[in-house]
Amino acid sequence: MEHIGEWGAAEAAAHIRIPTAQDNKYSHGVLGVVTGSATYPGAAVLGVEAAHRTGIGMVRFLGEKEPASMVLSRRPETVTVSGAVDAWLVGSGMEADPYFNPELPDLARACLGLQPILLDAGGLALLDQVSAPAVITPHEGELERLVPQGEDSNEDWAARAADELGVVVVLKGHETIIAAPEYESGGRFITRVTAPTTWLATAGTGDVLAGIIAAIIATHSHNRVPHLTELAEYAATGVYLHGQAGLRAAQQGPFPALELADQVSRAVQELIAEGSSSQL
Ligand SMILES: NC(=O)C1=CN([C@@H]2O[C@H](COP(=O)(O)OP(=O)(O)OC[C@H]3O[C@@H](n4cnc5c(N)ncnc54)[C@H](O)[C@@H]3O)[C@@H](O)[C@H]2O)[C@@H](O)CC1
Ligand SMILES: Nc1ncnc2c1ncn2[C@@H]1O[C@H](COP(=O)(O)OP(=O)(O)O)[C@@H](O)[C@H]1O
Repeated sequence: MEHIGEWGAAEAAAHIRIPTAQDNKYSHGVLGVVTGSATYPGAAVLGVEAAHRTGIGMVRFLGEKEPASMVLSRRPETVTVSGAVDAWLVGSGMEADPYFNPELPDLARACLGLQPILLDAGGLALLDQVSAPAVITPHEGELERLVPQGEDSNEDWAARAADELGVVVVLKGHETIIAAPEYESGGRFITRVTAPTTWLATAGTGDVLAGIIAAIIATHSHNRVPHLTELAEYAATGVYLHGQAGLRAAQQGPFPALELADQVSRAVQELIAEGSSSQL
């Protein structure tokens, strides 16, 4: 197992794609989002807000009507028409069961593509339908349902789950483990991010994380499909940014998740500034 320790600012800064003079809203990455439900419309708002603030060419929201109208009232920049997509975010605040989710055709379309996909919350139930490279973002309760922990440490558990499921596993917690499946040469990408503030332990911060990671993936996926180790690097970068946004939000005391999403722009900006000063 390749232990590369903590994923920090230097590693994260190297994985932020800044738009160039030649870029446009398509080439800088289009993220397709199928999240939220009548039960949890807020999860869609949180993920979309975080994606916009991570830096992305376009967010297409293709989920149910109720979350769509809430997303549009918060973020009119969001496009709600089907079209080209470079990566998908599916499942935050959703029921994957077709009985509860009449929008499943959209979900199925999302899963059948070649584009990389992030599955969160209800989206985890769609894992066996996905053939594209995938990232999953379970908390301990969700991973236990997919792959029981047994006697493993969290690190070994995440690594074993990545191998069994064939996807990048982001096992969330105070210390978040990011593991890719072992590759043919016997190596493995595995890293961790320790949260810089425990005020992140609130409802909705996982929905924000999913939006950040999926946006980073989309910016690197225009006209190319990243391999699983690359997806793990983008996921670790997203977890790092999430922690940094939390640290900034916590300067004013405890914060609700939407304020965490608000701080993502600042965290990205400061990471870019740090990255360029370390190259001088
Ligand atoms: N404002 C919103 O719309 C929000 C929507 N949310 C959505 O609510 C749905 C249910 O989310 P839940 O996380 O409650 O999922 P679940 O109801 O699937 O899991 C919660 C269960 O797992 C157990 N568990 C074990 N370890 C845990 C851990 N480390 N963290 C959390 N629970 C753990 C809990 O005791 C509980 O029984 C998801 O679709 C999620 O996206 C939440 O993100 C909260 C905010
Ligand atoms: N004690 C903690 N300290 C720091 N971060 C935490 C702690 N507990 C949970 N988190 C983070 O908060 C987020 C919670 O995500 P999740 O459990 O999916 O909640 P939700 O579904 O309500 O958004 C994850 O990013 C996780 O890493």
